[in-house]
Amino acid sequence: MATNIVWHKSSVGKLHRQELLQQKGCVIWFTGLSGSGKSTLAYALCQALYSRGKLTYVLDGDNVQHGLNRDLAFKVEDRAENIRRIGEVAKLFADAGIIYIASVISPYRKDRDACCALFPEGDLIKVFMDVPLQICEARDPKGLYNFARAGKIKGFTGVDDPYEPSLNFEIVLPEKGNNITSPYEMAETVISYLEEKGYLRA
Ligand SMILES: Nc1ncnc2c1ncn2[C@@H]1O[C@H](COP(=O)(O)OS(=O)(=O)O)[C@@H](OP(=O)(O)O)[C@H]1O
Ligand SMILES: Nc1ncnc2c1ncn2[C@@H]1O[C@H](COP(=O)(O)OP(=O)(O)O)[C@@H](O)[C@H]1O
Repeated sequence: MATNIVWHKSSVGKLHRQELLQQKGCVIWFTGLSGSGKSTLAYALCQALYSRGKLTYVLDGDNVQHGLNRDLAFKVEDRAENIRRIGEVAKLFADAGIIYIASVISPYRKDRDACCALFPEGDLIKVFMDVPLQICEARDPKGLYNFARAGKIKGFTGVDDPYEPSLNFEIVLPEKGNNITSPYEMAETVISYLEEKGYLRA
């Protein structure tokens, strides 16, 4: 643990940056099984917000495993550290005034809750991709469920490692009661939420 550390304050703060960008820094956190459509929706949202002149940054679980988190695997404690680091990075981006879009399985409730606790109330918006395991498994674009069922990957989420849903997701997609399942339309649902909560203006 580092000691004798003093926070250095800047004369240009989050409010100044938000004024410049005409938006509020926040985090959209897509969580759900592998194959549930997190990445597809994350990039559809990024594109839709870009078209509206809003600055976002997508951080995909798969991508951070190539750099920042390449020392981590999928043991319980590694996933906890993966999520903790992504949460801390999210905090920096949100402080920069950016709409940060995380796309990570983040299967354990405790780890997601710990990330939420890093932010002022409401600034981390958890979006649960509520897609049944059978559908994710049928999609299996990377063949990972196949490997997991064959015992070639141990501790695969949904197969032999749990996904723990929460009761307090801000958004659940696809929404019950309508037929909106395309990534582009679901991105609009998220944008409506951001508009309603005031994140798309300074
Ligand atoms: N054991 C195991 N369980 C789940 N997923 C696995 C595993 N091994 C590799 N993969 C691939 O890694 C991607 C998940 O990375 P995440 O950072 O989202 O995982 S986690 O939040 O730390 O659980 C995940 O990507 P997505 O399919 O995009 O979700 C998988 O491709
Ligand atoms: N809304 C959707 N409807 C149907 N198929 C989808 C949808 N979103 C993604 N897919 C498909 O499902 C597979 C997994 O999507 P992906 O975004 O990689 O999921 P995740 O990031 O959760 O692993 C891909 O083949 C993708 O084309």
